[in-house]
Amino acid sequence: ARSRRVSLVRCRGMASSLLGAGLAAAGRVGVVQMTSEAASAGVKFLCFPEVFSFIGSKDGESVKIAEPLDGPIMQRYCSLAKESSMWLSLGGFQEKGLDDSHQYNTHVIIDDSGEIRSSYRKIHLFDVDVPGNMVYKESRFTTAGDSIVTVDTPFGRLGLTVCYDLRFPELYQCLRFKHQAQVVLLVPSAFTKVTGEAHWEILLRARAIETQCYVIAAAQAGKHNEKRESYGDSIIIDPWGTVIARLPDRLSTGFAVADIDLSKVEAVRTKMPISEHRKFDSIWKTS
Ligand SMILES: O=C(O)CNC(=O)[C@H](CS)NC(=O)CCC(=O)C(=O)O
Repeated sequence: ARSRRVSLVRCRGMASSLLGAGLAAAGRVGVVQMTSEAASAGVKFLCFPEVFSFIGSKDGESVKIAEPLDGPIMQRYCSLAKESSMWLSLGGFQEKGLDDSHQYNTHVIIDDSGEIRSSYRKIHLFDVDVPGNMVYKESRFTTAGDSIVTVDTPFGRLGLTVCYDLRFPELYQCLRFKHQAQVVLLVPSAFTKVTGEAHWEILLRARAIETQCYVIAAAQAGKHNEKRESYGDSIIIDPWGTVIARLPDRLSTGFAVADIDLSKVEAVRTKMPISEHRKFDSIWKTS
C-alpha cells in the first residue's frame, strides 16, 4: 500500500462567511487559498471541521441557511475539489431536512473529480448541559441520522462520524469490526471549550487504539461569536495511537499534514489480532 498525504485545515473566520450562504469575499479567499496551499504541499485529501461553512450566533439560524446536497453550497465545494484534484471531507454540513425547521448534521465526502461519493448524518445529537457553560439542544432543529456509513477511497475504507458521536465507542466498533473500516475514522468537530479541554484528545486516541484505525479529526477552535467558543487541536492519529500531525488549538488558520500508510494498519493488526480475540459474538451479544 502506498502512502497518501492527508491534511486537516482550518481557515480564519471559518464558519461565519466562507463558501456558505453569507459568502464574504475574504472568507472565500480563505478556503480557496488554504486548499491551494495544501495542494502545493502534496495533499490529496483535505478534511474540514464541523460547521465549516456556517456557525450561527442564535438558535435556529443555521436551519434557515440549510441546503440540500445538490444545492449551491455543495456545488461550490464540488468545483473546489475538482479544480484542486483533491478529495474533501466536509463534516457538519447543514443539510436541509424534512421541513423548514429541521436539518441534518451531515458529513460529506467529495472525490477528486468533484462527485459526492457519500454522506453520513450525525447519529448522536448533543443535548447536553455543559458544566459551567450552557445548555445545548441540538435535537431542537436537527434530525438524527440512523445509518452507519463507510466509503472506499484511495486512502482506504473510511468510517464517517461527527463530533459528539466520538463518545459512543459502539459506533466505532461497528465501523471497524462489522464494516471493516480498515483505515480512517473521520471526526470533524466543534467541541465546546469545557468538554474539549477535558476529553477531546484522549477520546480520539482511545478510538484509534481500540479500532486500530487512523483517526483524522478536524476541529473548530477559538471564539466564533459572543456565545460560542470551540476547543480542540486538529489531529491525525495512527493506528498505534500516536499523534502524527497536529494543528494547535490556538491557531485560527492553517493545516497539518500526515501520510496515511495502509501497511501500518495491517502491521498493528497482525501483531495484536484483537479482531480474533474479541468475544462480542460469543459472550457479550448473548448475555
Ligand atoms: O450546532 C452547531 O452549530 C454545530 N453543531 C455542533 O456544534 C455540535 C452540536 S451542538 N456540537 C457537538 O456535538 C459538541 C460535542 C461536544 O462538545 C462534546 O461531546 O463534548
